[in-house]
Amino acid sequence: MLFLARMDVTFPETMSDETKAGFQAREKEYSGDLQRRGVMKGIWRIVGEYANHSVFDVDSHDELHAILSGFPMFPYMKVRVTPLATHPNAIAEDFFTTAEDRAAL
Ligand SMILES: O=C(O)C[C@H]1C=CC(=O)O1
Repeated sequence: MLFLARMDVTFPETMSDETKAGFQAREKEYSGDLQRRGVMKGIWRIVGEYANHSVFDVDSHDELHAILSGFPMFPYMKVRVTPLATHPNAIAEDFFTTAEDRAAL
């Protein structure tokens, strides 16, 4: 099951740069692991915002919730999820990176 997630990040104004950097480093590790395993099919920065669009391939809503709530920055994120179905006019089976490409990352 494919889902599009939009994640908006808002850190408290009082949070130090060092603490933010720690969150960002842990986030990168968590996100990279999901991408290498093919659970997270891709992530894109939304231009001009501290937000992203990501695509997840999971077996259930519960799995997606566990993944999203496991992001280190989850307490500082607003997440909106859109379920994706196959479009009848789609001509490409999968425009995302292959498992081979991901394994090399
Ligand atoms: O920088 C972001 O968009 C926040 C964050 C959420 C997932 C991820 O890999 O980074």
